[in-house]
Amino acid sequence: MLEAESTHHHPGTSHEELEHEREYVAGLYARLDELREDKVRQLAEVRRTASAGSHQNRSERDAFATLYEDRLAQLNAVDDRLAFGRLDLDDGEQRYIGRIGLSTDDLRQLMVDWRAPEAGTFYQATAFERQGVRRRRHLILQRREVKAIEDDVLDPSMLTEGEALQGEGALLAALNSKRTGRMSDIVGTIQAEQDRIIRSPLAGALVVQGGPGTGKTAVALHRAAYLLYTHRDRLRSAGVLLVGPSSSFMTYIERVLPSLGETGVVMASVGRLMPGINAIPEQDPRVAELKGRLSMAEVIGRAVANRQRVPAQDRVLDIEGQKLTLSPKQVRRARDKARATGKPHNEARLTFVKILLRELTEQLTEQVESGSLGNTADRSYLAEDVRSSRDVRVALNLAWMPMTPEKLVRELFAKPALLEAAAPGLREAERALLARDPESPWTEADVPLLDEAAELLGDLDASGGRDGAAREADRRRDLANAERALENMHQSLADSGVDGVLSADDLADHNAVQDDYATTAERALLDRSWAFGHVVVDEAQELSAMQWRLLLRRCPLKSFTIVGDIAQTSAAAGASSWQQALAPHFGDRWQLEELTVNYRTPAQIAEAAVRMANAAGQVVSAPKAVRDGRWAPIIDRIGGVQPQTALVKAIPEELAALDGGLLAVIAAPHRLGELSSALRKMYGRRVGHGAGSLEQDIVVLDPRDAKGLEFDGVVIVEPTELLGSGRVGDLYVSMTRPTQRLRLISSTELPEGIEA
Ligand SMILES: Nc1ncnc2c1ncn2[C@@H]1O[C@H](COP(=O)(O)OP(=O)(O)OP(=O)(O)O)[C@@H](O)[C@H]1O
Repeated sequence: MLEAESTHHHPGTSHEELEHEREYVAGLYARLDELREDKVRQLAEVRRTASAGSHQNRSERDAFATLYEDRLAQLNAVDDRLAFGRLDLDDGEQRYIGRIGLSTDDLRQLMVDWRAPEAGTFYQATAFERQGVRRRRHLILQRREVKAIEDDVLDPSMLTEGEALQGEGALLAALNSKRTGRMSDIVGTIQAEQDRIIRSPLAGALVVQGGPGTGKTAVALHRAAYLLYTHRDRLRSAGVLLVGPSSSFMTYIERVLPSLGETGVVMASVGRLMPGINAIPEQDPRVAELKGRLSMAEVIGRAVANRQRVPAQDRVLDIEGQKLTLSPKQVRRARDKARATGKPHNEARLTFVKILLRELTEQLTEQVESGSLGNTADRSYLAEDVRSSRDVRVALNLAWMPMTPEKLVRELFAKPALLEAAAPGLREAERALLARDPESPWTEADVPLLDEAAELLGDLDASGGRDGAAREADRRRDLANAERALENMHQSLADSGVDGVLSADDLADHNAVQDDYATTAERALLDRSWAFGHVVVDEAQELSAMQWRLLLRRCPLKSFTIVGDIAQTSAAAGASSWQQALAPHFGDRWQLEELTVNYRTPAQIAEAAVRMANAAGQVVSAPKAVRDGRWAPIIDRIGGVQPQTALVKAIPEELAALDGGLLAVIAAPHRLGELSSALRKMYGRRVGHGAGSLEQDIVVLDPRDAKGLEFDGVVIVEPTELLGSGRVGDLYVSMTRPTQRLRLISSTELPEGIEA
């Protein structure tokens, strides 16, 4: 569908021009292949070098190997549609824009990285504000081949009304193409309002509000790539964290960043933000709401403090036959001193234990000395006797038990008395909701509670601090090696044509990573105390106050890009306004940007969704749809017919209309089983069920899993069931997923507004 036809709209883009671009792009690929061969050769060479020698030699070699591997992976990842634009400037320069920068051996620039400042005008120049650009040319590639070109001639005489779309043909071709179940990049057709957000400054918190299909996810991803490129020094070692709502969503977007030549972004769903925990969604919205409240931080704080207990009575301890008394007053004094250190529970425990062991040893010494009339011979053993006494150990543990976050939170919800003591502010019915079996799996709502507990408990292992110091020493050693390695570096590496200069820091990172894990990303995810340089949050309206609290801990600099749509909130603990969600964490230090154009959903369908929301009393941002679709929403009123029967009957028509596109069936969770088994009888393995089955062409899922995704066609079964109490989020989300067709199958009266 991407024939050279789109060039016909534009005079001057003749066949010769197309040929010219084909030749130029072939040259770019030749250069890419050459660089790739270089890297393969260098890698082989480095690997051949004997591993004999000092640690320094080895780590130099490993550093280069990892570096070459990364570069090679990058060169491979940008192969598809390598170039996508050309700028013709007033001074006659022609500048090609692509996924990475490329130059010849003698440093003549062949192509500019899309993130470089010199590429900015490709996205920003308009006929009103030409910014030195005479012509913007979109190169439309399929794999390696130029299929079409499309020109925007920025000549004031060609001005039309209003803000025009840039590269309309290229844009519409992208928007009309069939969905694959995986998101793709939009780097060739980023629109001006999106580009402004992608390129905004790093510092501070930026909130991007936009209705469905306005490209928020796309913008979030391209922004992450842009920031890493532009603020390389600051972000390379700290990394950028990208947070999304679910693991199926992460799968949906995972290929975008590599295709932009970027591998330094750590991606995690909200269930994976605590190392070692892979949480499932919280099923009961009431529980999610409760656990999401900011006051849960105090509950966890009290739960930890309650594990530092003063006994009600004196306790008699047996030490090798000698009886000692531990009084509540002694325990209280030791506890207060330990608390006064300000250290987390497990670390302050060392102080507590040390004080009481010393006091008990003194007591024992006095007792022994007064009893045995000055026999001091075995006094040196007394301290050891106290320390190894079982009674002493039990008494100290009862008063101040070492704790893991998992144990603390598990017991808090499994033992009603603990919860009551920690959460006096909760009503009994609320505490009953929180109660659960100690065996039950962790949920997404538990993750911030575990994180809070981890923060207050500190390292269980007393060597925790030493580990940190050892890591720091390792890093210093790696850095020193890397500096030496750079000095020895042969010229060919200085730059073999790919932009980007190495620093000792880069090398040290590669070095460190080589020692432990595969990538900086994985390393960061395994370390709860890792401070990211920037955090990008998608579907941010879903986050609870406690989830925000966790994320702020991951980025003490408070450098955030926050994208979402308040109207699509469906989480019970989610936000009803940005102000309300962000004030506790950012005060009023955040800036709001809006996206106003809907690129996904055709006008007729988008309007129906907005009318439905408005009729239900919810104000939503109603972005302007760029396309009219071929189809208005289709409505099947089925009366008494079973929904699965009606669905099976409707599917052939949908599949025919979509002609090989991706079809989603969205319904309330309790319906999914019967719907997918009915469909399987007809379509067998073409039917995927729920999250993570986006490779099939018919996918059955609930609104929660559909969030953030898109499909060519969507069938909603029993839409009224998706209208929650007061919130339209689920139905609104579902209605705005299609790129072509929407069909509603309903046995009841439809929600108001859907029909014009
Ligand atoms: N400038 C663009 N060029 C090409 N395609 C675009 C552009 N902007 C957005 N799109 C496409 O529009 C669709 C919607 O984008 P995206 O999923 O990022 O929207 P969203 O705002 O996150 O939507 P939602 O809130 O509904 O999940 C995607 O297919 C995306 O590729």
